[in-house]
Amino acid sequence: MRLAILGASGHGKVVADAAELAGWDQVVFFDDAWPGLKENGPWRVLGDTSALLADLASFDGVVVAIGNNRIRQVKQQALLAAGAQLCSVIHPSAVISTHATVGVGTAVFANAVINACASIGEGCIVNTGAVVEHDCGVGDFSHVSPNAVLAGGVKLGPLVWVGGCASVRQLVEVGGGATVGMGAVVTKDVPASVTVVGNPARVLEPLKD
Ligand SMILES: CC(=O)SCCNC(=O)CCNC(=O)[C@H](O)C(C)(C)COP(=O)(O)OP(=O)(O)OC[C@H]1O[C@@H](n2cnc3c(N)ncnc32)[C@H](O)[C@@H]1OP(=O)(O)O
Repeated sequence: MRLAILGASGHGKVVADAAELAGWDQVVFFDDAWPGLKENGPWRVLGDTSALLADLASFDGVVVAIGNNRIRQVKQQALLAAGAQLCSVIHPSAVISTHATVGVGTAVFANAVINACASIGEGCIVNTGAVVEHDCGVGDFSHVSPNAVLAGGVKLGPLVWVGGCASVRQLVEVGGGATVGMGAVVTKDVPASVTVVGNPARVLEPLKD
């Protein structure tokens, strides 16, 4: 079983590692930094995005491993339009309720927990040790960073980034494209496209000229 990963980054290494542990026996990368970049740790980089698009038929699965939510979305949608066999990568130690759903192209890393009736969208990252509690909804192309906790019934819009070790109170809604800073404690709904930090989390105002 051959897996192609688009995005030869540090995040890509963790996707590759999880994929091997999950049973993929051949894992290779593609990245637009090729031919300058030919290796990503122990894994080979075979070409750029166009090389992958030209060779889709020789892979049993393809996944995008790019941390930036918007770029991951653009690349995944381009691969889908080209007929790629998109797949998810789930680390064997992740605990996912049989009553939860995980969308295509999503990566779930070691010790993550996704509890009953949670719904994870397409192209998401549920990073190492993250907890997505019961009845949560995680929008497409969102990222729940290491050790972040979404309490029961939290809803994230699309393209949300929840930083490492952040916590979100039960039933809170985070608007699309918002960022929750590392360590934030989110107690109220967060509007779309803003960044919040701190405990309790407040909007980080953009710098004025
Ligand atoms: C495996 C992995 O590595 S997964 C990735 C995990 N990484 C993360 O979770 C990082 C999440 N990102 C953050 O927390 C970032 O700091 C952000 C997005 C909140 C802000 O980034 P930027 O917009 O670049 O803001 P910047 O770094 O300029 O900081 C602006 C101000 O906010 C403060 N600030 C930044 N982040 C935080 C935070 N998480 N909590 C509290 N204050 C913060 C800064 O100290 C600074 O304050 P000052 O103006 O008084 O000096």
